[in-house]
Amino acid sequence: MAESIEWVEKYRPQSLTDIVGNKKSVVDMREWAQSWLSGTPEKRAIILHGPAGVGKTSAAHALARDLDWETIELNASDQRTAGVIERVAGSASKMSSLTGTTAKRLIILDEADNIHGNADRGGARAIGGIIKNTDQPIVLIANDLYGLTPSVRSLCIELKFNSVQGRSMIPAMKRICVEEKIMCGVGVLEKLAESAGGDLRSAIKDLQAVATGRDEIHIEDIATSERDTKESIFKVLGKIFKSTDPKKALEATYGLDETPENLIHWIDENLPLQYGTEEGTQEDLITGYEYLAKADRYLGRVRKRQSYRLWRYAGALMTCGTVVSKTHVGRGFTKYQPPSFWRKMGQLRAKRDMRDNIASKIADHANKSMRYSRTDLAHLYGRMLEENEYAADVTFDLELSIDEMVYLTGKKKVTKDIQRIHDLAQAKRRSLGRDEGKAFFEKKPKKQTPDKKQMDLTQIINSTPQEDKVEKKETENVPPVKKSASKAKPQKTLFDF
Ligand SMILES: Nc1ncnc2c1ncn2[C@@H]1O[C@H](COP(=O)(O)OP(=O)(O)OP(=O)(O)O)[C@@H](O)[C@H]1O
Repeated sequence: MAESIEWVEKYRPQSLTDIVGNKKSVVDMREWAQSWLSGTPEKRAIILHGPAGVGKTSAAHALARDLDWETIELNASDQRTAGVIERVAGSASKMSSLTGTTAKRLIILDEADNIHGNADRGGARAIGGIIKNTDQPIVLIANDLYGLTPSVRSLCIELKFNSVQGRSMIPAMKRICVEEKIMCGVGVLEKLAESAGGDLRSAIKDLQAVATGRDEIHIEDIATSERDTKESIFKVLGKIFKSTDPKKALEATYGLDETPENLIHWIDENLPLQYGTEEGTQEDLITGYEYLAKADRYLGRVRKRQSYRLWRYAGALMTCGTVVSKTHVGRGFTKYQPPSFWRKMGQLRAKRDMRDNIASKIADHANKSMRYSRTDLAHLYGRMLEENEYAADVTFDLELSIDEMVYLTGKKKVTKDIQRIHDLAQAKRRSLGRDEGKAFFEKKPKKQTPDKKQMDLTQIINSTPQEDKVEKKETENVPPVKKSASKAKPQKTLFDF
């Protein structure tokens, strides 16, 4: 019978030999680690990148375990400002290991592509500095390779972890079933592997979910449990909106895999769809929202005091409150919607990520701070993309994707001009025999005399309004560049939202 400990943790690979799939990257990891045993390798860090749940974090820890290395991990939940990264990883990268001078200490930076959020505080920049000087091996883990700054990438060996193939997942799941004494019917593991879409963590989680409370699993169990999870929230909403019994509605939420924080968004989104469509139900709608407001106050207290016991009051207010606020029960069919709030948050997050990505590229290109690049330089680069003379070079130098070009120019969609410029940059990349990821790093070193076009670009950048004092300090060591006579007027930047 299944127990409550998470199988993904219980069966986390202990050695690199336990990692399923991605053999080439695993071999390369091992070789890189070996090179540390005979001195300091040219590339002191590796980036393990690829989709979620394919074994990147496990591989990093397994490598350390295989070699008897200590690990120091900084993950996304830690405050990863430049100061913290330097303090934790920086000092670790210099200190001799606690267990003796020869053993290494593996520094693992999880979700390294998410350090952009902290980029203004120099997180990404600090990593570059640490990698250059470290005498301890560093592993960066990222879902999106391009979420790392080009300068950091140029210092690392990039190792891709691909989705795990279904047929490779099956033996791993079989081993778990044997350990857990679960009998599996024909096609069960194949079906779980297939629906996991290459994410072995999901497959194992699904296996545990379906095996909970069973000694045997059959293919019908999977079909039912799939339907259960998909239907549950809609079923519960039906009970809340259609039933007149508050107790039943509340009980229905107990089996739901949603927190009250999420449930309130579902009710909020669908309350007007349900009560607003019926004649004379406006009062119901108002009373319903009054209950939701009360529930929300409790959720606020939970957040503030971290007192999760209050969830039960919030849950009761939002479900029972919605039930008792209706004066008559609607009969018709209502198509419930997922909360639009989530969609908007997702869009906003994507927009912010893109903004930070672009700002990071500009910061590297212009050798300026992230903040200055975002607030003052971005619109200039956007304008350069509209100047035939510079557009293709800027696109090439910054490795801009077509979406980033659309964003930077403030256009709503890909125009013919954007497409043409993007194609020109690609052609230049091909003619120089560079793949996309390498173009930027192979630029001329900064001290060389810039060519005419580079001079022009730098002049335009330096003709922007003065940076504030902090920014100036950061760029004190940058060689002075002649100011252009025509000063660009300050204007609202594309990034001001
Ligand atoms: N290739 C694999 N070999 C063996 N087990 C794996 C593999 N991939 C995932 N798993 C299982 O899934 C769990 C999660 O894997 P892991 O945290 O290493 O994934 P990840 O690629 O780092 O994901 P994320 O990007 O979300 O952090 C592991 O504890 C293990 O049980």
